Amino acid sequence: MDAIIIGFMGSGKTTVTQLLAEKLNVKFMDLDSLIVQHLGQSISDFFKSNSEEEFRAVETEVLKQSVNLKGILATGGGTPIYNVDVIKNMDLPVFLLDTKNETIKSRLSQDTGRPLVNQLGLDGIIDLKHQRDAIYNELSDHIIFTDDKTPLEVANQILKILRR
Ligand SMILES: Nc1ncnc2c1ncn2[C@@H]1O[C@H](COP(=O)(O)OP(=O)(O)O)[C@@H](O)[C@H]1O
Ligand SMILES: O=C(O)C1=C[C@@H](OP(=O)(O)O)[C@@H](O)[C@H](O)C1
Ligand SMILES: [Mg+2]
Repeated sequence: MDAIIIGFMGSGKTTVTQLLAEKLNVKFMDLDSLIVQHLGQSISDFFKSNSEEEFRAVETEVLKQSVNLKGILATGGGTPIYNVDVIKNMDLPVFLLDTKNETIKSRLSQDTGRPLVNQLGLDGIIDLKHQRDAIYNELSDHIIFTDDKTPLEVANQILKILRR
């Protein structure tokens, strides 16, 4: 793999990583999509009949399987929290997409596909972000603030760093 993109839900990992992979002409990988393929069902449906703990076990399994694949990987928002050592051992540049609370809320306000947003509500997920921020920062080599940028601008900023 060439790089790994982390950050909270709504920071733009999936959107930006897809653009970045196109620009680099490498494979785009989204851990959530790999999990959906592995499970044969959506993450929302999986959460309906399974616990978050079971989801995290699948997430770790699929993450470990993806280590040797080529391309750029967008993680899920919780992936780094439960896989600190796996990500450190990947020995790849880690880009953190950081986003203000209000931007996250507005980007996710229409969302129905993220079970934790449904369970915790928009204020609840901001508390969750605060709990996670220290680990995101610990793992990241580069932090990109996304609030006032388009996905393309975020991708270009990462591209510049990768080409340095
Ligand atoms: N830089 C950005 N500016 C405006 N909207 C964005 C930006 N990045 C992502 N979005 C929008 O926010 C939502 C969540 O983006 P997504 O890529 O799914 O985030 P993540 O994978 O980090 O949860 C989508 O509707 C997406 O179009
Ligand atoms: O933050 C989280 O714990 C999660 C984030 C989601 O990915 P996105 O960050 O791409 O929304 C997905 O992995 C799952 O719903 C759990
Ligand atoms: Mg995503």
